[in-house]
Amino acid sequence: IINSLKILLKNFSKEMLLGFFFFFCLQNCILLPITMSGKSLLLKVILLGDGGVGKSSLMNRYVTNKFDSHAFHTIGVEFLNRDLEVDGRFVTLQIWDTAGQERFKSLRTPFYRGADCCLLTFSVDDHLSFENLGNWKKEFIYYADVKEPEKFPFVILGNKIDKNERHVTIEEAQAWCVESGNYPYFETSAKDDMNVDVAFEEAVRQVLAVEEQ
Ligand SMILES: Nc1nc2c(ncn2[C@@H]2O[C@H](COP(=O)(O)OP(=O)(O)OP(=O)(O)O)[C@@H](O)[C@H]2O)c(=O)[nH]1
Ligand SMILES: [Mg+2]
Repeated sequence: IINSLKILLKNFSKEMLLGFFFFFCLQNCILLPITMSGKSLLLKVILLGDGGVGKSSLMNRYVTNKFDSHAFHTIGVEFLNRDLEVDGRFVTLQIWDTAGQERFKSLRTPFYRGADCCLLTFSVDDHLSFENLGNWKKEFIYYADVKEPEKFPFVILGNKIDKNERHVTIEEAQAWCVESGNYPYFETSAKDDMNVDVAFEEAVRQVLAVEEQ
């Protein structure tokens, strides 16, 4: 074997060795980084908020573009995936929709761990759901075991803006977001498909920004 290898090496011309060297550089320094950057990133985002604020409706609007005006309360958790491109990055967004009703607390909290972003949701026609945002944030930080809560990306959604009756003003909601950590705030309607895409895209941007830091 050694003799055959010696013969083979003797027969290799300089040009062939140079060719191999260039092929190696092309493969590892140029092609590999390009294919790696095109690889899709899996991000887990979680929707939290009181029962009935429209978390499942937002997820279904975003992933399936459908709205059900007689949606049932969620029991435990459900998730759906959607692929998207944000600022040139390919991302698979794994959206975890949780049950907001208190009686399902023990079924939803085990799924908080590993979330990259948390979407705290309330309904603009329900002031109590807005007042509860702080409790949802605390519950998430505790059960997800977030090490640096001040750096964690939260996005706040005020849903059901299509409704005529409003009990939370935009100023009130924005003030809470600024005070609580300068969180991005979006007013959405799962029913009329308003601001749903931009809200989820912002969640991705927030995660990518933290990742870059
Ligand atoms: N008008 C209006 N109704 C909405 C909107 N989003 C959801 N709803 C309705 O509000 C009700 C509750 O919506 P869900 O999406 O089930 O609420 P949820 O937050 O998932 O509730 P839980 O699963 O119990 O935590 C349903 O009857 C929906 O049709 C919206 O943007 N506008
Ligand atoms: Mg639900």
